[in-house]
Amino acid sequence: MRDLIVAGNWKMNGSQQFVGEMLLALNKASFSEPVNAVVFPPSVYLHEAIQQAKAVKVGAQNLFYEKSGAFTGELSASMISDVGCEYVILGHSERRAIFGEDDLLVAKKVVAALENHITPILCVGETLEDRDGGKYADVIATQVKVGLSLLSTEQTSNVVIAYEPVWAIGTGQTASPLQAQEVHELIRNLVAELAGIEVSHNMSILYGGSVNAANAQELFSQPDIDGGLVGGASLKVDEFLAICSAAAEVLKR
Ligand SMILES: O=C[C@H](O)COP(=O)(O)O
Repeated sequence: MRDLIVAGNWKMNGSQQFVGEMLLALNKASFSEPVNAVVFPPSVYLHEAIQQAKAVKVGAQNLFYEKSGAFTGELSASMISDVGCEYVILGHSERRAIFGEDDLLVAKKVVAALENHITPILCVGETLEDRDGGKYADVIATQVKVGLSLLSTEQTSNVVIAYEPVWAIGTGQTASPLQAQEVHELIRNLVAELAGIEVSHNMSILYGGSVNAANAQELFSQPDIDGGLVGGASLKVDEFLAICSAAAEVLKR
């Protein structure tokens, strides 16, 4: 059975006080195995979040693929591994749209993460224009193919993919469970073509885009949706915990 992952991407939000309060509250909660709850604080708070986290794992929101050197403002994979990160979000649509990251750059980052034993969450997803123009399947296929293109089959087996339609991020307009399932199935079939059925069958594919406590269970009940990459709702502890419980409920059935 594939692990269900509930990943809370805090984006550029929070403070030392917020990190302390969130981790305190999360430490008091109980999470059903094998639901993996992971939080992604801004990088300046990674160390203290990792020191405080007991019940959840901690990941980074980005990395740069070079090992070290003159790359002002960047963090290497070995640095985020050194402080204890187990996951990293790569190719998020905000990185692609605001910071100009392309598929090949993202692919290099995926390699760097895996070489440092960090699980990359490779984000893919179409814009509203792509969807309305009927191009979404092609856009997503290219993002997946190039994003995984530098990996061996064994490396691919350690990747998590997150499908995040750009039009659903932070808008309150979630993809319907059927829309999401259609794309998740497409991604799983694509991974089967690239790396074989077994890798595809075992890969966790998360949905992201306005996930909340009210819609999580229906989304996670879809056969190819293995959890969520949650933005806004992960900043509210009760909401995040309710989403984790929704994942656990799906597992129980
Ligand atoms: O990384 C998370 C996604 O961008 C989703 O954000 P959202 O839940 O606020 O729509």
